[in-house]
Amino acid sequence: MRSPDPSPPEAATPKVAFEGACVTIEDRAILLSTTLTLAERRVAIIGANGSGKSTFARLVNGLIAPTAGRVTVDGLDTVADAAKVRRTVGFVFQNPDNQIVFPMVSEDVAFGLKNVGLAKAEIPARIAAELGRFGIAHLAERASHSLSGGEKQMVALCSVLVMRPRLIVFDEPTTLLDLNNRNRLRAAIAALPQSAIVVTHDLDLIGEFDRVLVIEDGRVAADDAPAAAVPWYVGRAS
Ligand SMILES: Nc1ncnc2c1ncn2[C@@H]1O[C@H](COP(=O)(O)OP(=O)(O)OP(=O)(O)O)[C@@H](O)[C@H]1O
Repeated sequence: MRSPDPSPPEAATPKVAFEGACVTIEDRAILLSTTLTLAERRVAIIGANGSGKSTFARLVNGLIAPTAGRVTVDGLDTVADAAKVRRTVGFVFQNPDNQIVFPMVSEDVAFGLKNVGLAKAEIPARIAAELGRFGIAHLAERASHSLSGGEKQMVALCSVLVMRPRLIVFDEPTTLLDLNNRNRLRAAIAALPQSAIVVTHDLDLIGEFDRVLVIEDGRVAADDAPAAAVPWYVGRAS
């Protein structure tokens, strides 16, 4: 059986292209026509509640489809080539309860691996390595429902990382976490060899990022380095 391709630390950042992508729901424009290319290792999406950040993020791996225009990842259409795109782009939800579906942690982390045809014998080692990397190997045989919020968030992240996507989209990953777990997750994101697009209200998380998009009323209102985009956003909000 063929193993999924490993993602070496230097794996190239996939190129995400929005080509006139819009999302309109019930006659309301949620995301206005957006054309841009993302190819940086760390991209942040910030903006007010309801501005359209999650909608933007969900377009990247085809969780939602544009109602006009298209989004591609390395040239693959997120709708027509959805399965291939999801091999390249993992998605970590804000609330891990939306992501963790199996009663046992190890089953949850194993799920995707079984689907991509990793040899059964290789799965436990892959899971142990991934959980070990985040210091949570001891949770492998725990019931998922018994985990704390922070533990669940780390397990949800491991379930995505174990698939070795080249790009990970995080939707407000630190919102539900206490200070300790927030710091752990910040460190985990900073250390990831993969590329990341992070939707967040946590402006401290993104100071070292390569690029920040500020979404305002369904459009990209600013697109710059953190040193310029963050003060611009803070100025708009105050
Ligand atoms: N399926 C849907 N049906 C109707 N309205 C929707 C749907 N999905 C999103 N919206 C609306 O689109 C707008 C943008 O939502 P989105 O979740 O993208 O915002 P956000 O910037 O991520 O917000 P937050 O910071 O509060 O999470 C909101 O007003 C939301 O209510």
